[in-house]
Amino acid sequence: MTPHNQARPGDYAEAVLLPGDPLRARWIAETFLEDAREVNAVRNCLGFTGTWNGVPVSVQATGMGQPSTAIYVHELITVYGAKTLIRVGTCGGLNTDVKVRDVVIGASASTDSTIVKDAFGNYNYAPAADFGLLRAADDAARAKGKTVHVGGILSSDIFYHPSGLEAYGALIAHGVLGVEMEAATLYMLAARFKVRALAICTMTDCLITGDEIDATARQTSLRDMVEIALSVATA
Ligand SMILES: O=P(O)(O)O[C@H]1O[C@H](CO)[C@@H](O)[C@H]1O
Ligand SMILES: O=c1cc[nH]c(=O)[nH]1
Repeated sequence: MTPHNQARPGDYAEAVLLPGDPLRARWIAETFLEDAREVNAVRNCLGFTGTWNGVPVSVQATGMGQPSTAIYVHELITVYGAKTLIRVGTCGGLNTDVKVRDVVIGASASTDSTIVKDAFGNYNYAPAADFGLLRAADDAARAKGKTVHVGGILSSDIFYHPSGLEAYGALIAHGVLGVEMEAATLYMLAARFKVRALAICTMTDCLITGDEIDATARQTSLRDMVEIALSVATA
């Protein structure tokens, strides 16, 4: 047990999917997992463990942002023995080639977060995905016929940036595909503790065109991403 998690050692599988939203964690458990049981409800940051195609897998909400994510990821690895952590999130689009409902896989995650910056002194650390998971997720997405984009994403601490789209100008110019709020810290912690991590996101709102998925279509649009993540996590 930890201050944020009531689960006992052994309650989580080695493979854990990480949505930001606790209700998405419940939806994933109820929709995709067999014999799913709730293992954490502290702060309503829900966690579940079950099986997918006979292989144990867990899903744990991270909440929004890197400070919250850092707590759950640190504890999942150091207390509960997680070895493969796959974020299943939403992101805003920063590239007009990326359409709403497309899957974006973060090969790397730039960030404004002091959690990452402060850990490396003078260096600009480059948080990166596990290559094996990245390649497997790209293969799985293409096999499903899903439009997938692999490249750099931004993990920002700011959702409502006072400068709007202008804030991302240099990143857009350097090919960053989308913005979310968790992957960079996930990648850094995975590297620190020598486990595997990947962030798969569904683009829900394009910051350039204003296109977006409406609230009701949001959940069903996430099915492909979750199936890709489950197939990679349990391989
Ligand atoms: O849909 P999730 O996984 O929460 O991810 C995105 O949505 C939240 C912001 O609305 C942030 O957590 C961001 O990363
Ligand atoms: O962090 C996020 C997630 C979805 N859409 C955004 O614009 N930002």
